[in-house]
Order: sequence, then C-alpha cells, then structure tokens
Amino acid sequence: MTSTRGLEGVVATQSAISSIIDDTLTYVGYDIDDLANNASFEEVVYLLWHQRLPKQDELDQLKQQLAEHMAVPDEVLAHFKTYDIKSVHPMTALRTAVSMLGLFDEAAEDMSDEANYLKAIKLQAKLPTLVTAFARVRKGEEPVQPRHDLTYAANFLYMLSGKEPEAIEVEAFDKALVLHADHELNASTFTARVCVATLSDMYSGVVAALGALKGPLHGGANEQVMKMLSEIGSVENVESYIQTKLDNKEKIMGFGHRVYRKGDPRAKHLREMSQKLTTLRGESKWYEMSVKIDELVTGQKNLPPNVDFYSASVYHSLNIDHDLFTPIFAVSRVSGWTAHILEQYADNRLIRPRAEYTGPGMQTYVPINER
Ligand SMILES: CC(=O)SCCNC(=O)CCNC(=O)[C@H](O)C(C)(C)COP(=O)(O)OP(=O)(O)OC[C@H]1O[C@@H](n2cnc3c(N)ncnc32)[C@H](O)[C@@H]1OP(=O)(O)O
Ligand SMILES: O=C([O-])CC(=O)C(=O)O
Repeated sequence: MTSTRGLEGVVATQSAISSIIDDTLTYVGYDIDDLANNASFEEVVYLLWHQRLPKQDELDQLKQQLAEHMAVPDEVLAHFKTYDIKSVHPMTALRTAVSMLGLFDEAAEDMSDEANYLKAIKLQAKLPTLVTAFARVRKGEEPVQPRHDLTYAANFLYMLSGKEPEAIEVEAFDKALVLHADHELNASTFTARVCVATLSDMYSGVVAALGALKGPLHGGANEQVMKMLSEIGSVENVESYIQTKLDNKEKIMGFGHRVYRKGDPRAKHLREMSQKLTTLRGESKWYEMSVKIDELVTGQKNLPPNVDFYSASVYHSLNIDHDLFTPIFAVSRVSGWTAHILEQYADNRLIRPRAEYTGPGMQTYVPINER
C-alpha cells in the first residue's frame, strides 16, 4: 500500500456540482466567466443546490426563503458578549456560532431531504447575519437587522456598515460571492463530505468545513495577502520584499494552486475589480503593488495568482476589516458546502481511506517499571 502526499491527483468521489478540467472551472457545466459576468449570487446558489438555473418564480422563492431565515437566535448573538471578542479571530467565532445554530434548530437531527434542504437555506441565510453582527459587536456597536428588500450581497454590506451600499460596491461584492461559491473537492468541501458521510448532521459538516477553510493554505490566504500588502506598504518596496521571501523559500500568499497549472480563471475577474475599486477609493497603490507582486511571482516561479490574491485588495476597498476576508469566503462557500453535503446524502457511502503505515514493526509490551 503506497500513499500519495496530500492526496494529490486522487479522485475521491463523483460530483455533478462543479468541475475543473484543463484549468477551466464550471459550475454545473456553466463556465465561471459566464456566471461571473451574468449571474447573481442567488442564482448561483440555486444552481449549485438544484443543478439547474432557476426560473424567475423559483428565484423569487429562494430570495424570499433566504430573507425569512436571516435572523439568528438572540442567544447566539448574545454569546458574542460572553468572551473577549477583540482577541478572537472571526473564523473561530463563526465556527462556534454556526455550531450554536445547530442547538437552536429543532430539525437539526432530521435527516429527511426536506429538512436538509431547509437547513441549507438557513445556513446560507444566517452566515452573513453572524459575520456582520460579530464585526459590529466587537466595535461596541449593535447588530443591524437584515433588510428583506435588498439582495444577498447588498444586505451583507448593509448589515456590516449600517449604510445602504453603492451600486458599484454591491456589483463587486456579488461577483466576488459568485466566484467563491464552489470549487470541486477543495479541502473544506472534502472535509464537509467526510464529516457528513458518517451520516452526521449538516451543521457538523459546515462547522468542520469552516475549520478547514480557516487555514492560510486555503481560505485564510486572503487575509494573509492583505497583511503582506500592508507590510510592503509601497510599490517601491515590492521587489526587495518578494525577492527576499523567494530567496528564503517562503511562500507568497495568494499564489499557487493544487489543481490549476496555467492559472486560476477567477483571478482575472478579481484583478479587474481590484483595479476599479482601488482607483475609485483613490488607493490604487494596492492594485499596483498587487500587479507588481503578480509579475514577479508568476515570472520567477511560474506560480500564477489564485482566487485569494486580488480578492484581498477588493475587500479592502469595500472597507471590510482584513480579518473578515475569510469569513466572507465562508459566506459564499457555504452554498457549495451545503450543495456537496446534499449530494453526499443523496448517494452516501462512508469515506474511509487507508494510511500507509510507517511506524516500527511488531513490538512487545514492556511493563512501565522495566522501560
Ligand atoms: C482558495 C484557496 O484555497 S486557493 C489557495 C490559497 N493558498 C495560498 O495562496 C497559500 C500559498 N500557496 C500554497 O501554499 C500552495 O500553492 C497551495 C497550498 C495552494 C497548493 O499546495 P501544493 O499543491 O501542496 O503545492 P506545494 O506546497 O507542495 O508546492 C509545490 C512547490 O511550489 C512552491 N510553492 C507553492 N506555492 C507557493 C507560493 N505561494 N509561494 C512560493 N512557492 C510556492 C513550493 O514551495 C513547492 O516548491 P518545491 O517543490 O521547490 O518544494
Ligand atoms: O480548490 C482548492 O484547492 C482551493 C480553491 O481554490 C478553492 O477552494 O476555491
């Protein structure tokens, strides 16, 4: 029995949700470029859950269901005040809060198709409320109640700032949500599927996925990208900073990918948005620094940027706290996680691979006083 480090190239399941073939990403057969340019996030959520685009009445119904379930139990909001919120990473708080949602859902253990679909709606609806409430409570502000007349993207920005966002901000944020919604068998989605393949409940699957997304090799990279940009500070400093990192064989956050070789098709959309939004804010240096880093890392290491690289300057330009970047990834990706969880339930088999043993050969137990 031989193992493959990091399961590289291992095909672990079948899925009809998204595919990456020859560096082209599709959701249910629709090219990501097509969706990024034309679809709303709500349409994409429907697409992932139903494997087809919604008709108008179906989309309206989904929007209504999301609006209906945006509120979170007071106890969950109150728990943000039970610890030193300023010292907690928002992903840790979100993971815990989502676990708490399971406590307050009477149907948490109901494994019927209807109950599971409703749980997907509830999770999708409540994550923005949790993330924005956390962000406000830690600043000593009250959470802002969701508005039922706004789109999913607009509502997030509204609940975060308490102000109705500008059209250009909503457009950019909606596109970012579309681009992050699903990605085949990435680490967090695989984690979710492994968890629920034991027939555990959907909240457990999403909590597990949140834990996996948090790490800097996965969703946590976007926050690290902004940290790097802030450390570099100016276009003039880029070259020496990056060269030092590369010489020291340190990883540059936001570059490289396990699957893409020529490049991540989502990055160009985020790059375009980064240029537009940083210019609008009069802070084009973040875009210019990013482009310079891109040229250096892609040029020298042949490692193109991934989805996390330009999203950092996009979110920064939307006035979003840097440690909320990964929770925002989760707000989008929960659509993919829940789609995969539903797909796993629909044709379940326990996921239990093997390990190649590398420990010592057979040994005989030695009593403690003889060791
Ligand atoms: C949404 C997402 O999850 S997208 C990914 C977000 N993560 C990041 O941006 C973190 C930075 N990138 C990385 O760490 C990696 O490229 C990953 C985790 C994305 C993919 O990892 P793997 O497929 O396991 O590649 P691995 O880490 O083995 O790298 C292969 C080689 O490329 C190098 N490399 C990979 N990524 C980078 C990088 N960002 N900067 C510098 N060198 C890199 C490695 O050092 C390694 O070099 P070596 O063969 O000389 O030792
Ligand atoms: O697919 C991966 O390994 C990581 C990724 O880009 C994503 O989850 O969007």
